[in-house]
This record gives sequence, C-alpha cells and structure tokens, in this order.
Amino acid sequence: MSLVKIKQLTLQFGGLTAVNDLSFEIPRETIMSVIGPNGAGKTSVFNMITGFYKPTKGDIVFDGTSILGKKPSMITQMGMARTFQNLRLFPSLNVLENVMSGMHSKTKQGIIGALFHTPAQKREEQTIVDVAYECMEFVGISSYAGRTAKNLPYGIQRYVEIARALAARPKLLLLDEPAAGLNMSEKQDLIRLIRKIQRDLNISVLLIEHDMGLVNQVSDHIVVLNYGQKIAAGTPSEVMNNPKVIEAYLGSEDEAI
Ligand SMILES: Nc1ncnc2c1ncn2[C@@H]1O[C@H](COP(=O)(O)OP(=O)(O)OP(=O)(O)O)[C@@H](O)[C@H]1O
Repeated sequence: MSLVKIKQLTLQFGGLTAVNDLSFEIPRETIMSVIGPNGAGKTSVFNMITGFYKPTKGDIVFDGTSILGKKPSMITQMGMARTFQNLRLFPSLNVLENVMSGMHSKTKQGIIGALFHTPAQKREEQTIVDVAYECMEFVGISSYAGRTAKNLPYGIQRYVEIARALAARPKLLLLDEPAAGLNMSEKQDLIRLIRKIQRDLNISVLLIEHDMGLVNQVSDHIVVLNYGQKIAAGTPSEVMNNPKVIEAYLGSEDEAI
C-alpha cells in the first residue's frame, strides 16, 4: 500500500484553479519530486498535504487515513514533517533548542509535569535532548548545538530545519525547495543527505525543487505540474524526455530544464 494517495485533488482560490483534478501516489520509502514552472501549483499541493490549505475537492489518504479536515498539528502527529521554502527557525534559540522543538507534538507530560518537574518529566526531557542530538549528528550539525540559529550560515540553517523535521520521527518528510540559496558543493551534500534519510531511516521524501540537476539525481519518481494539472509522471529520464515537459519549461520565461 502506498504511503500517500492523492485523489482527484482540486484547489480553487476564488475563480483561480491552482490545482486541478490531481491524482498520484507516493510509494513507501521512496524519494519523489513535484516539479513545474512558477505558479504550477507545487506549493499548493504541499500545503494541502500538510493541512495548511483545505482542498476544494478530492481526498488525501496518508498511511490509510484521510487527512481531510485535520489540523496541521494533528497531521504532524500522524507522521508527517516539513521544511519551509523560507526558513522558519526560532532565530534567537540555539540549534539544540530548535531541533528539540521538532518533538513538541510527541511530548506526553502536561502542565503538572512541567510545574512540579516530576521524574516522568525529567525522563522525557532527557529523551528529547538525546533524540535531538541523534538528529543533529545524523545531518552533521552537532558541533553547532550551542550556536544561536540566526548567526549561522544559511546552508547550516537549512540543515537545522531538516534535523528539526527528523526529530518528529516522520514517515513522510516534505522538503520545500531545500536547495534554494545553496552553492554547488552544498547541493551535493544535500543530495547525499536526502538519500541517507530515505535509506537509513526508511522515510519517504516528497520534494519541491527548482534545481533540475538535484531533482534528477535524487528522485525515484517525478510528477510534473503545469497550470495546476499533472502533465507527466515517471522516472527522471522518462519525465525529462517527455515533450510536454520540455514545452512547459521552454514556454516559461525564467526557467530552463
Ligand atoms: N493564497 C493564495 N491566494 C490566491 N492565489 C494563490 C494563493 N496561493 C497560490 N495562489 C495561486 O495559485 C497558483 C499556484 O501557486 P503555487 O504557489 O502553488 O505554485 P508553485 O508551483 O508553488 O509556484 P512557485 O514555483 O512560484 O513557488 C498561482 O497562480 C498562485 O498565484
């Protein structure tokens, strides 16, 4: 059974149809990318999968359960985590604290535990710190643990966001333009990291990305959108040789495939 089933999804903003009758599935333990020219509907799809936008029509089934009508926090608890195109770290907190915040949805101890600092609360705090260190080590940023997020280079901040998403122990990790602002060598490191996440943690990854080199190197499957509709789907070589895809990109002014 696929991890995610997107069924005839449509999203309208007033008279504008941002996503139109879109269906595709995300198999388990794969890396999948959604690509398309500017305004094609990629972010809208992400926002519907993560519960930020409510579809006008259609359904999204995650791990056997429809997520329609569920709040983003509940969807996170079900096993989805995301990063954002524009980083959303807590700028004044350090890296450890930012990564710990990714486990917010998993904590059990309530207000009583926090107020009286019960043994259960202490154990939970220690677990959160341990998991945060595991995640920082996994992405290679543990040496930055005590550094304030806003003072770090942009590439490291991106990794902090990924570590924070991993701390939620997701089944599906959604990465929104993770290569934006990275240089060539940082992009190669990112490709290795995305593969390692899928391989070692058995997580499915859904990626929106403009960098075609990265998409080609990292994806098992690609879905191509244009004007909110799926115009192609398949392996990177199938998709890149598809005349509809070439036309969609050549028709766009600011991007080349
Ligand atoms: N909140 C909104 N209100 C109105 N229209 C919106 C909203 N969000 C997106 N749109 C419109 O929906 C269409 C799809 O936008 P979306 O951001 O999903 O595309 P995208 O493929 O992610 O684009 P980009 O690559 O530029 O980020 C666009 O025409 C956009 O202007």
